[in-house]
Amino acid sequence: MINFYDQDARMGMHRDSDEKSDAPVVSLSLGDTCVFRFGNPETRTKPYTDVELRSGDLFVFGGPSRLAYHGVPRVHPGTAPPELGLTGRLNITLRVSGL
Ligand SMILES: O=C(O)CCC(=O)C(=O)O
Ligand SMILES: [Fe+2]
Repeated sequence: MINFYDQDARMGMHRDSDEKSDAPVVSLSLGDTCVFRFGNPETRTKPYTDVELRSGDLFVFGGPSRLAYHGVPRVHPGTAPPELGLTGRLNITLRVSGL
């Protein structure tokens, strides 16, 4: 799955729960830095941890955190490495469907 975020884009808190596999979710960030909110499997509210994901960062969640709520409350415009030639943020997420 590939998501593109412009400077105003957000992604609300959700769980990646469509898959029939409990393999970890692997998520690569490219371009603008974002705030990635990583919560808990029970509720879309606190407790959660806000992590800055920068271009090239790989975020992996599995095991007891596989169904944790997560989202992207904010993108920091203009923070992409210039050599990438990318305006905005690209996220590439790999999930085993189990289908
Ligand atoms: O853009 C991100 O870092 C998260 C993407 C995501 O959670 C998803 O595609 O389900
Ligand atoms: Fe997700």
